[in-house]
Amino acid sequence: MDTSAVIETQGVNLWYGDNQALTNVTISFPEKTITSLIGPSGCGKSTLLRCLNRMNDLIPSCRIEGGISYHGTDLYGPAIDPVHLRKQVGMVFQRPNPFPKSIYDNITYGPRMHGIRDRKTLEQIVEESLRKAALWDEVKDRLSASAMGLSGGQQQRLCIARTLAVNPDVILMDEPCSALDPIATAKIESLMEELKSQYTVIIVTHSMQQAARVSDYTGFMYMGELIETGETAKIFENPEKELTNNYITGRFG
Ligand SMILES: Nc1ncnc2c1ncn2[C@@H]1O[C@H](COP(=O)(O)OP(=O)(O)OP(=O)(O)O)[C@@H](O)[C@H]1O
Repeated sequence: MDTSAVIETQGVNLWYGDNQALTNVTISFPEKTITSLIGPSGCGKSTLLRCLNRMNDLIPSCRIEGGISYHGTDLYGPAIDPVHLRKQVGMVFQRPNPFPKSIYDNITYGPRMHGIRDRKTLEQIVEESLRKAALWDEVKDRLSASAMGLSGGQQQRLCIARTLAVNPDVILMDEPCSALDPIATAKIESLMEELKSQYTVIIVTHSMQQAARVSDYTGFMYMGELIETGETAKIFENPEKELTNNYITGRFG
């Protein structure tokens, strides 16, 4: 077992009905690092990501075998409550999806669900989360305005702030920049860099440039298998497998 790993998978196989989407995936995600999952469309990146906070539990046809541990505890075992797990292993999606409510309510929704009612504490959480998500200065004077009035990039940072508000230790990001322009993308990327001092970040991205820019480790997936994983510089400069080399040099994808 890798002791620095927050989450580890061991020989994970996953099916949607009869269709196998993951085959024998073994990977570990070291604490306070950024890992990117890359690979061609349909190779299973999002499926793997969703295994890590049991989002796939919500898909009835989905069946999973193999081991996944979270801080050494079986993530699919009786000791784990999936609702509590999703607070600790938060998720940010491809399209910013704020609630049609105020900026303030978007941030306080999670903490309230988990029983925090004290106004002062909630205000503190709002400011802290927005600061960590590099959004505070842009919105501090309009916390009661609708989140829907923010730009796409601001909405995505709000969604990150909403994830941070419930005090996670892992943040999963499923193509978080694919709906954003280059400036908003650059902001999210520099935010990720800051987040990794406190959180373990795992990101699915279609952009190899993004993976190379932001991540410490990269996993390359192909047709449901993890072909190769390792330090990002090694994967991009000196991969061990020919398939990885063909992908990163643009020979397919
Ligand atoms: N909810 C689902 N029900 C049935 N099959 C699914 C479901 N989600 C994904 N799949 C299938 O599982 C396989 C892997 O899909 P997945 O979305 O994980 O790939 P991906 O690498 O994230 O793709 P993309 O880069 O296009 O988002 C695909 O064959 C896909 O059709």
